[in-house]
Amino acid sequence: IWFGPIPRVTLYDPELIRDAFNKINDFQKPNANPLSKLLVRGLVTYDGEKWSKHRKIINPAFNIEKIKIMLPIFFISCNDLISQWEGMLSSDGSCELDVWPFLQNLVSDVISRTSFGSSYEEGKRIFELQKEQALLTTKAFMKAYIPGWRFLPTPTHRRMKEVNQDVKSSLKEIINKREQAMKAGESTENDLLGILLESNHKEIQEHGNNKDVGMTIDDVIEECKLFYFAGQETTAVLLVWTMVVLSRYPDWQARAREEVFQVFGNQKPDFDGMSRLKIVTMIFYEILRLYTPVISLARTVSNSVKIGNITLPAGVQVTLPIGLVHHDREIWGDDAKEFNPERFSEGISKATNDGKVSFFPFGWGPRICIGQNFAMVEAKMALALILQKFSFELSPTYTHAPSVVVTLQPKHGAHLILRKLKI
Ligand code: HEM
Repeated sequence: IWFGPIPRVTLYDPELIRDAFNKINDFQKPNANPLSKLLVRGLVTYDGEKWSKHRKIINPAFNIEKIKIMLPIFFISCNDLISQWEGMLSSDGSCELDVWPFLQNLVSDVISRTSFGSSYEEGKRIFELQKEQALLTTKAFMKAYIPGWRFLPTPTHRRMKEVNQDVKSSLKEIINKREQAMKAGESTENDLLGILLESNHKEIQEHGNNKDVGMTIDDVIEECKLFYFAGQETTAVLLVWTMVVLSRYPDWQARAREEVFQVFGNQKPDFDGMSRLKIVTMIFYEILRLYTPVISLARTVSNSVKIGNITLPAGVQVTLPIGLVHHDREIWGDDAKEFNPERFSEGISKATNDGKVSFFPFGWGPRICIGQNFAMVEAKMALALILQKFSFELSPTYTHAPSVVVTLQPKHGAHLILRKLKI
């Protein structure tokens, strides 16, 4: 609860939104409550200068060539999920289950393996701790605001500090080990941490070993923590809403499956085939429009700026309501609230008629999501494998209740009936 006067502006006009994304780079004032510092800092929370310095160093980790190299890792995690589901089938080849926790686990598995390579088991433990930290932070924030409360050693606050220490020291250990291996001339692994550390060293060397240029170990720790928060729930919710909606629209499920079999047959999905999945891509775009994982973004104006004809003074908080714009009838037409992937059949700019910034599930401009290609390839791998093995429909126990817990999640899970395909 905030009692102070923060001037806020919400922009709905796509032209103004584009202007704002291009001109206001500072994130919502970070760490208004110091408890949130224990949860996550890193790229997504930094203002101007620090952000651009880090973004440059992290960029190579998300280069499409690197994602290509990570494809076998995506396959291992997705294949594990398929095997688990196959193991749950009853004798008639079907099973009823809540797919939501499985998809969350899948994405967390992918992010642990791609972030930490051989230290994946330890990485997974760290990410479990971060999950707990997120719950503790939500619990702490739900309390009415009492000045000074956050400094009291309540059980929640004590546990948050413990978790923070554990996460930091475990990550430090992984990073130190990796740095020593790099110094000893061992080949760095092609995981996000290895690529990030290499890119950091290159940056420091290019500036005559000036340590002020690159990232510190603490910075690297924060970025590793961020990969989990930025990449986990977002991709899991994209997958869960896709499965729910394709259960409701069996014709689209069948079209997607047909395409997957046309491109890959019964074989393991490969990188080149991924870019030929047109129907699957249209479906993902439509899900990202209707069930936007991050429903709104915020920016803080640090220096007075002109957006369209409006002058915004320093200190104003600007809200960019992604979800509302995605559902606007004036932009998307009378069927704005309906599932119609056909609108993306000629790409994103044609779908919005005007090429304006009216579809931006990953944000827009210089701060656009660094992991968007990573997420799309991961989601395609998961959906392709699921469609090759199962058909699915809603269980009678399914209750539709999208609710925002940072991302747009299914409040009561996603209870589906899976049937093994007879091929
Ligand atoms: C469907 C999946 C995803 C969605 C919808 C999504 C959405 C977003 C959005 C809306 C932003 C904020 C952009 C802005 O402030 O303008 C963002 C930033 C970011 N995302 Fe994603 N994201 C997804 C997946 C991922 C994945 C898989 C990763 C990493 C593994 C990732 C890493 C990041 C990072 C590091 C940032 C901060 C970028 C910066 O400030 O420069 N995201 N994402």
